[in-house]
Amino acid sequence: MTGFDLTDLTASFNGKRVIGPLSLTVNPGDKIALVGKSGAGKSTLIRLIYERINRDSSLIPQDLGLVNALSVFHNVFMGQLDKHPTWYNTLTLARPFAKDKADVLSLLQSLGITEKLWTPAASLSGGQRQRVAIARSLYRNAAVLLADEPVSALDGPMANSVMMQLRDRFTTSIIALHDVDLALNYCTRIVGIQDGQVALDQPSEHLAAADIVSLY
Ligand SMILES: Nc1ncnc2c1ncn2[C@@H]1O[C@H](COP(=O)(O)OP(=O)(O)OP(=O)(O)O)[C@@H](O)[C@H]1O
Repeated sequence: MTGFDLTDLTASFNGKRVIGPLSLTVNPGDKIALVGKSGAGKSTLIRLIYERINRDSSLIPQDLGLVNALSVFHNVFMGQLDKHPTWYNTLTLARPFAKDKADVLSLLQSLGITEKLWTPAASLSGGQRQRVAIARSLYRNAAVLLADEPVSALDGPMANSVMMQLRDRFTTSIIALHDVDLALNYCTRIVGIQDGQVALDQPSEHLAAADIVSLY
């Protein structure tokens, strides 16, 4: 499933509607950037979409969802927990298999953190933690990526490198992004969220940064 129809998505907190009703058709191959000011509803929308498509996607939530007590290897390995039997996962906790180590290491290499393979997530910097969550999503290898500000803690060159990897590795993606230039450079479609509704939905090639500013 790389394309899907999202219909009548709604979310409320304390009786106040913050999303929708909102409908969005996601076509196979779409690389969607969700943009909009802080509080517009982007994270809530990513969560609603994840609830709809769940297992078929790789998720990078804003809080990253790492297990602090576990090593980088094990946090990345979690991307495929549901693809192995329980005995395999239990053994891996104590003594990882060589093939899995090699696969995780090669992902960490592309993200510049190979030396952290056995470091507990609790001891990582913010940017390193973000790269572990990115590696976990790549390791999961789903066709669809859902990501909430996945490069917010990375420097410019690393942010660009990661955006390129995400673009190339996932068939379809929906990424909440504050950085309008990254959105225009690495996504094919810009969906602007304002007060929980779609206020803009255009191919990136038809837009310039100035066209998106009105959402803020
Ligand atoms: N757990 C919650 N309880 C109450 N209100 C919430 C909760 N989560 C989000 N909200 C409210 O829902 C609205 C949308 O929040 P959301 O986090 O989706 O926005 P966002 O566009 O992702 O913002 P940001 O860019 O700052 O991450 C905001 O008004 C926020 O205050």
